[in-house]
Amino acid sequence: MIVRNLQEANTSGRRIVSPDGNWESTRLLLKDDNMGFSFHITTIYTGADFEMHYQNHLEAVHCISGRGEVETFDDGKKYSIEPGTIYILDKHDRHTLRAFEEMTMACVFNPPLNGKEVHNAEGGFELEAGNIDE
Ligand SMILES: CC(=O)NCC[C@H](N)C(=O)O
Repeated sequence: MIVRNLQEANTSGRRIVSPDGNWESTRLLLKDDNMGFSFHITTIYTGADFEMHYQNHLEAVHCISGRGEVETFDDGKKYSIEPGTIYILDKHDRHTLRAFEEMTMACVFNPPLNGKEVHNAEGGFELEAGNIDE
């Protein structure tokens, strides 16, 4: 069994701050753990409004706290996000995420992230990013 603690992970190499200023994410479970998925606690900063397109990954995102919306690019539909909402990018959906107040999200990725990923120009993650240093 593996046991980790968010506060401890926040002070190690598991906390990644996005250079675009939109989010930070603490990656509690990663590819090296051999579970077939990764699990992150992500903070989306207030006022963030940015596009993502995870061409190499599937992602599910559950809102723990805060408020915002997600808009799917192909059909322009907007979905409110509040505590308890989950959105599931089952079709590699290109989307825009907006945080009206700071949001804390639990995120699962398949395939799992290596640890150091930040978004590329399309708002996705490459598959060959580096591992964390702890
Ligand atoms: C909600 C979302 O996809 N935010 C971007 C960061 C990502 N969740 C991550 O954990 O790296």
